[in-house]
Amino acid sequence: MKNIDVCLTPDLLHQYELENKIVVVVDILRATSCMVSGLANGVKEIVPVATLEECKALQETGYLAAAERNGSKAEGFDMGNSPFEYMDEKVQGKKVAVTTTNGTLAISKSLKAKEVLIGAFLNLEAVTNYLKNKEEDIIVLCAGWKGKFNLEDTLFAGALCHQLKSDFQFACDAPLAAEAMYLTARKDMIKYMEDSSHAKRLAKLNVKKDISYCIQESIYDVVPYLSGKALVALTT
Ligand SMILES: O=C(O)[C@H](CS(=O)(=O)O)OP(=O)(O)O
Ligand SMILES: [Mg+2]
Repeated sequence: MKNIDVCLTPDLLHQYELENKIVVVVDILRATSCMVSGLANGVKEIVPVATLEECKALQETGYLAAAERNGSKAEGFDMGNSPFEYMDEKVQGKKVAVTTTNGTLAISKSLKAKEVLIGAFLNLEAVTNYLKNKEEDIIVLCAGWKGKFNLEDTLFAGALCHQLKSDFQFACDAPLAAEAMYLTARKDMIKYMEDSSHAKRLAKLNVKKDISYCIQESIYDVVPYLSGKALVALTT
């Protein structure tokens, strides 16, 4: 039977073989929620880059540039890292270059995979449907926070493992633990996440509404996937 595994932070990714696998990158707060929202709301393509310099270089060639460090918009860029910015009229039909503290770094470490997909609660069902009949093994890569474990990405990993458990076997205890966390948390996701370090960081930045938005399940049917250097939308 095919396997599904969870890598709890990009710093552990060296333990995983990516070749011939599908990697689902997740950064619930907030990079992958932004990517799903943007592509579902008319953004043409999104180019994720690891550094501010790469993002600036793309801005100079005409991309709208979204850049975030430590939760805030970096100086000199067009957008930060709030999903609401990705739904603004000004980004419709545009190409966006993006760099964030954790999410785009995780994507840049996944490039050896056969396919790289973007997951978020917002497109949970669409990602599930896309993966269900795949023959390849899956790795859910949690972007985490600065190399460390975080709650929100692990909860999504657990949700996806739960959805796929009749088609994929759990490769080790990480999917099992993530699923158990999700099954407890889903009764009241906001409350469960209240104590998370990221919820506290975002509350300080006055963007609490981003959390309530990002934990909504399956409101979009797009699956962003990496085609060359750009994320584009696959509609299920
Ligand atoms: O903008 C975000 O929500 C985070 C900021 S931080 O790393 O938690 O300070 O970035 P992301 O890359 O989306 O995790
Ligand atoms: Mg994050």
